[in-house]
Amino acid sequence: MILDDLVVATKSRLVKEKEAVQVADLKVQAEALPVADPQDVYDRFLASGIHVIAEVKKASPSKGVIAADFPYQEIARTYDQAGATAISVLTEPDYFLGKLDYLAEIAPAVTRPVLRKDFVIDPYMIYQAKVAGAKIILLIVAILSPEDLQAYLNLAESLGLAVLVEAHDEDEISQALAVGAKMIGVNNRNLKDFTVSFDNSQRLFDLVPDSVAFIAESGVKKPADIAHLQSLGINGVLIGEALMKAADPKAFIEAGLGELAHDQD
Ligand SMILES: O=P(O)(O)OC[C@@H](O)[C@@H](O)c1c[nH]c2ccccc12
Repeated sequence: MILDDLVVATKSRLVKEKEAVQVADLKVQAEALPVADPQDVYDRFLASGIHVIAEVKKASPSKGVIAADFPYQEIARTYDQAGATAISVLTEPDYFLGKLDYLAEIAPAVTRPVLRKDFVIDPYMIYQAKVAGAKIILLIVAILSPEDLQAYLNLAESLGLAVLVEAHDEDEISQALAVGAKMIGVNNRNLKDFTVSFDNSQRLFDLVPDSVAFIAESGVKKPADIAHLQSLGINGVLIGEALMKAADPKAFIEAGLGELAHDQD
């Protein structure tokens, strides 16, 4: 399955990167930076209403190149102005054509916390995220042992990074809760066959306590989908492709958030 391929690719990339970088220096650099309380990020998502994590993504394994023209900073600024609660930046190079440099350039140019979207399998990647200016990282339950999941979550939070823990089924939700995840994402895209269904979010939502932010990831095609997901009671949605392809991403986000205001009337 695709996740296995991604882990293999990430491992070989790390070997090369670590030859070029002094990992000990990176750690010192990361630890010298100011430490925010990650709870502040969690609280933003727990605040009433629906929250959008808008994703900067050039390509994906399921869709190939999404944005041939890729003015990443401008895209991120548009998301920022449209009222996204956080901005996700793909940094995985082989399958998503991402770069950590994109994140490093976007982070100082926006007001919202930036999420490093990658396949974190080594503490080195967490230090890198911190130094690049990320405020949130993704940890995927399916590719980590319970021990590593716990260790990486603790490490990230000790550096002041919030953690979005991605889970796919009941068992992974339990694992996420067991390590103390405060923000859980459920991917609506099945990574075995790439089919998308909101049923997964709907089914798993009930297993997550109210004090933990619940994010539905992938497959949002139109603003009305945001309203639908919101009606399930979830806290946030992570949207990539539809925003990258939208003629007017600002209007897309505003319409999604606006339908909320309308629903609440
Ligand atoms: O482009 P979409 O269907 O809106 O999906 C965004 C996001 O959820 C997706 O990119 C994603 C979800 N989990 C991931 C893990 C790694 C890489 C990417 C992802």
